[in-house]
Amino acid sequence: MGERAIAAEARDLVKDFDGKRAVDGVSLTVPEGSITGILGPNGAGKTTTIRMMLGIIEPSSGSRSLLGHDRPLEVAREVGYLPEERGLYPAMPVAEAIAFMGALRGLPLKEGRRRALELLKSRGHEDWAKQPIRTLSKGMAQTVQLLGTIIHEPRLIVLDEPFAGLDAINQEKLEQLIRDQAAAGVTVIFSTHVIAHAERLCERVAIIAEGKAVFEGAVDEARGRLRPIVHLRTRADDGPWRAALPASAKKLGGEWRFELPASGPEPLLRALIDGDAGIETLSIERPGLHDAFIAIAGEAAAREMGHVPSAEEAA
Ligand SMILES: Nc1ncnc2c1ncn2[C@@H]1O[C@H](COP(=O)(O)OP(=O)(O)OP(=O)(O)O)[C@@H](O)[C@H]1O
Repeated sequence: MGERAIAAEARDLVKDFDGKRAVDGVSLTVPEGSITGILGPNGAGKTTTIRMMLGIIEPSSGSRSLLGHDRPLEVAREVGYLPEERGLYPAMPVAEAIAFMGALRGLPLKEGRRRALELLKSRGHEDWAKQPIRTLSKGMAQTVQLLGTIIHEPRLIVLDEPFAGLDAINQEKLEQLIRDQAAAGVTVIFSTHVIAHAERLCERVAIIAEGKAVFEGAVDEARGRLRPIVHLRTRADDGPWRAALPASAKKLGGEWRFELPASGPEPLLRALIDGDAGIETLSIERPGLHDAFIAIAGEAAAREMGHVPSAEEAA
């Protein structure tokens, strides 16, 4: 990772609850200004890992550092945290609730109120400012809580399942907020069981399954663990070119699908052309994080994350 400063680091974090191991040796490196995802199915240990990193609970063993401190609570004012359980005072007006969350992290209330109005205005929500929390929809309340998470302009924000409960439009807005924060130099860590969010946003991911980090590193590296996939349609059904396809090639709905052989695309193309396969369509695709996740974390974890194999995959 060269010269890049590290904003957060976990080393071999372990947490036992009443003799049951919830987190079993998770390590994580979060470069400053990066967006890092913690991926895993429900109950994998994401929340427990986050709580240990923030210093909300103590690890059974292992260590962590946050913004250069071994005692994370010392830097609490520079951290924004959106917990999984979201709670706001129902009677509080929106702008007041946002300012209040900032005050908990050391921001003077007056400045918090000013910033809250500004933040709401910049998002076209100035009409929310005086509304009591109880009159908001769930998605609106979550947006308010998010604004409260960044109101004190933290250097690091940690969001536990921030996309859960948001509709597609608000999920997109949240993705943009996360990108804007990172572009401004803020480090972002978020947990999710939806791979697509991590794929679109993250530079690095930790994949957690049953308390263990089965992968930790760059998204590109996770994807790079799998070979590209070839999709091919030919006019000829058979011919000498078939020998160039790997034994594992499958024909699904008239289309061949197989991993690109280690020899690369050129010998394959030559065999198809010389063998008069009659190429109708041909694409070579890099696997997505989703496929990498299945390969790394296994089918069981993928199923728990709500992935239902398509008929083609199941074939
Ligand atoms: N305070 C606690 N006491 C006992 N067990 C706990 C406690 N907190 C978490 N666990 C257990 O630890 C395991 C990991 O839970 P954790 O909440 O960290 O998972 P998660 O990946 O965040 O999943 P989810 O998204 O469902 O919250 C679960 O089996 C959970 O029941």
